[in-house]
Amino acid sequence: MKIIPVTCAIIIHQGKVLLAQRSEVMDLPGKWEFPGGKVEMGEDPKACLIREIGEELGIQILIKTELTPVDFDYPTKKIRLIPFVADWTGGEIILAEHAQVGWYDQNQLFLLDLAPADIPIVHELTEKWVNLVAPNQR
Ligand SMILES: Nc1nc2c([nH]c(=O)n2[C@@H]2O[C@H](COP(=O)(O)OP(=O)(O)OP(=O)(O)O)[C@@H](O)[C@H]2O)c(=O)[nH]1
Repeated sequence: MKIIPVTCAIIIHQGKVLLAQRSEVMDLPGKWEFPGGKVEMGEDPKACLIREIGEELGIQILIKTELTPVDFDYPTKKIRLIPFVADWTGGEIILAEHAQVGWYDQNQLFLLDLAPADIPIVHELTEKWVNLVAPNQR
């Protein structure tokens, strides 16, 4: 089965990260994820993510760094989830697809019912929290 590349954004603001809950009209309804989406043919992954965040949340982001991609086999598809850490640089959040979003700190992330492909990313994020998120608290 072909691997579908999917980008996702770990958006940091005031020492917290944004997670989004997938709605009933999406795959994996009710699961929490980092917003993003599938990379189109020939598209640069960072350009994909900026486009998806604009479409899904209506905001602008500045991509800072990439975390480790995760390959995950769902029953009907294989994805490669490519995470980027980003700052929120403009716009107000208006949800186009998700049920809700929230800002979470380190010890709240694992209380969420995460999409399974996101679990290794949340582990890496919490390990690197002091370097990645804490400097953005001011
Ligand atoms: N965006 C995103 N998708 C994720 C994450 N984790 C995860 O397993 N996925 C899965 O990766 C796939 C990405 O699909 P998507 O629905 O976000 O992509 P898209 O906006 O391009 O959607 P479409 O073309 O199906 O309308 C889905 O199967 C989704 O369940 C995540 O953190 N963010």
